[in-house]
Amino acid sequence: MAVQFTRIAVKIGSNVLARKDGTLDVTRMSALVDQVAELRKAGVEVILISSGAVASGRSEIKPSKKLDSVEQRQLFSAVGQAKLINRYYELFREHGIPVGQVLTTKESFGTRRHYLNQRNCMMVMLENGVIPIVNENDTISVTELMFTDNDELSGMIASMMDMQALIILSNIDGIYNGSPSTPGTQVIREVEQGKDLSDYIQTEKSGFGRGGMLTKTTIARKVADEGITVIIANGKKDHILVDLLQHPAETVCTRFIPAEGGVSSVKKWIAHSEGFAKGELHLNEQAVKVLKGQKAVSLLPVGVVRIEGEFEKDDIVKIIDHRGRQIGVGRIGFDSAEARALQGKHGQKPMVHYDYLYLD
Ligand SMILES: Nc1ncnc2c1ncn2[C@@H]1O[C@H](COP(=O)(O)OP(=O)(O)O)[C@@H](O)[C@H]1O
Ligand SMILES: N[C@@H](CCC(=O)OP(=O)(O)O)C(=O)O
Repeated sequence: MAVQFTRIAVKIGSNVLARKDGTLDVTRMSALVDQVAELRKAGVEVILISSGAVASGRSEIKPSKKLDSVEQRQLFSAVGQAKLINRYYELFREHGIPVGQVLTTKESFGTRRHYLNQRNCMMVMLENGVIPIVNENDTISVTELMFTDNDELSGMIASMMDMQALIILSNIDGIYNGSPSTPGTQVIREVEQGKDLSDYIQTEKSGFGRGGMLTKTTIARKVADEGITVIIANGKKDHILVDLLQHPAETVCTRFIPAEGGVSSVKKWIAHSEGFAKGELHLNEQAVKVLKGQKAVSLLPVGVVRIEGEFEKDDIVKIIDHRGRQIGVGRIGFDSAEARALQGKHGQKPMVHYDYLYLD
């Protein structure tokens, strides 16, 4: 079988795995596992990011008293994740493929050390023929430091693991150019770089999902900007995964065209680290112009007019333009006291070296 990619991350959304009544759709799961097995035989390396813990736990437990949303998530995911991974384990075993569970939190991407640790863990799994099945550790990750949803998590994994493509499977054929339920709207087949889709996206979400199409689009754009093809497709359709790789032109989906040229591993980490930013560097207009120019340059203290927040050397900071808009993130070379002492000065070492600077 000739396939378009040989290293892919596949995100399976809650709605793909849950039936209308919230129970786990094992038939669908089994069909997807068969397809992954087929791709593996064709030499494709796969990482799965699978939702469905909360959805599959919900039908198992009837809480004895009314629970708030955090308690519900913790209880259902604790029970549901065990059930989910057990199903995957059994289904993949029929194909003789070992799988391993990776439960992560947003914090585990916060420092470079933690990031590389996770990367190594998944590398060693792949090298040994084990398919990593990743999900957020919903039981222990509560509120502020949660992933928006598993779309965000899948973007971070695809980027961290240098995948060629990220396939986001939902319960819809792709992004429609209007409300999907309105007659006459169609799936947008290709999204070029820089195309704004916000007018098309409705805030509605499907039954069991968390983030909706808006987060999918934001994540897809960011990941495609790092040189990775992102595909949004319907995981409920038979044979979809194999079709996407074998017959890309004929298979309905939304495809984000990747940027050309690779992005370094450090820059990829920084690109997804905005949530951990400890401070802000506000720039003058000239500095913004230089940074946005064709040449790769570092951010020098002379272009910084204001510094917000307290941070240590090597923390992540947001880069803010002269109009107050965030234009990127970077790893700072000084702590906040040193940085304040240097701001506006000529002839100093970079505040953010080019290698650690990610501009939107
Ligand atoms: N323009 C659009 N095109 C496609 N889907 C859209 C659009 N706007 C909103 N949506 C909604 O986004 C939903 C998919 O997102 P989500 O509920 O997060 O699914 P998942 O659980 O698979 O991550 C669709 O079922 C649809 O209701
Ligand atoms: N980690 C959760 C998934 C939450 C989530 O964001 O799901 P999805 O809407 O598929 O992106 C679970 O396994 O239930």
